[in-house]
Amino acid sequence: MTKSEKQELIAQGLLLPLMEEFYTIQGEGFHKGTAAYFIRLGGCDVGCHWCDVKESWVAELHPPTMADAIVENAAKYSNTIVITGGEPLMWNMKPLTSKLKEKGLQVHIETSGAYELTGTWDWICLSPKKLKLPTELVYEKANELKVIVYNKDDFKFAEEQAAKVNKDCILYLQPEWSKRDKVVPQIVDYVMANPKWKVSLQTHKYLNIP
Ligand SMILES: C[S@@+](CC[C@H](N)C(=O)[O-])C[C@H]1O[C@@H](n2cnc3c(N)ncnc32)[C@H](O)[C@@H]1O
Ligand SMILES: Nc1nc2[nH]cc(C(=O)O)c2c(=O)[nH]1
Ligand code: SF4
Ligand SMILES: [Mg+2]
Repeated sequence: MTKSEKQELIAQGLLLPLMEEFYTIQGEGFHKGTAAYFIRLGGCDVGCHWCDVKESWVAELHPPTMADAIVENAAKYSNTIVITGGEPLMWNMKPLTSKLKEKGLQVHIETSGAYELTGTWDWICLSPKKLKLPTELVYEKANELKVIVYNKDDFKFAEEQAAKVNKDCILYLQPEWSKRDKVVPQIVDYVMANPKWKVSLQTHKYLNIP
């Protein structure tokens, strides 16, 4: 394959930088506790200083993989597939998600929403970031809003983001992992005072699973 042929397939979403894939339990948010096969795509330029997968950021470090091959493999493991990254919406998600839907699978995304929403999704987890705000469409389509709390300013950001999502969107506050001892008590008080919010924890980290 020539370099330009490769670039064309990437632009079409037929070739994707695949960092890792693993069968585990969804640890976070609404579907926590549910077995799911995770597909982690490389590439992200949002730059969260506390990101727990910085190794994903440089897309070129991850092997370009055909969407067809990703789907054939994933279908062997689970009925629920979570597409994450990196930032999966840096890529055209239409072919990957259409092929997963053709297999009858439930297709979920973990996204910052910072790039155009492409693809067909059964569940959209929007985790907005101040550094690169979500696009309008993803606020309309999000099924859950999951705001990471690193410090007290994040409660204000969470309310600003909650004002932008659709009325059915479920609202979560999730402690940033390294600050969890400090922010968990703040989140607990906040959720009791503002019960439209729920707590989300990274339960996989407590379970010592991927
Ligand atoms: C690694 S990101 C990949 C998907 C997408 N880039 C995003 O940020 O939503 C997956 C999820 O982990 C969250 N996350 C990343 N680092 C975290 C940390 N240190 N503590 C808590 N949550 C974190 C993100 O906010 C997001 O909800
Ligand atoms: N078990 C497990 N659950 C998760 N939920 C969201 C994750 C992510 O990194 O996108 C994640 C992850 O990395 N592992
Ligand atoms: S947007 Fe997601 S992958 Fe990108 S730096 Fe932030 S947490 Fe990490
Ligand atoms: Mg993770």
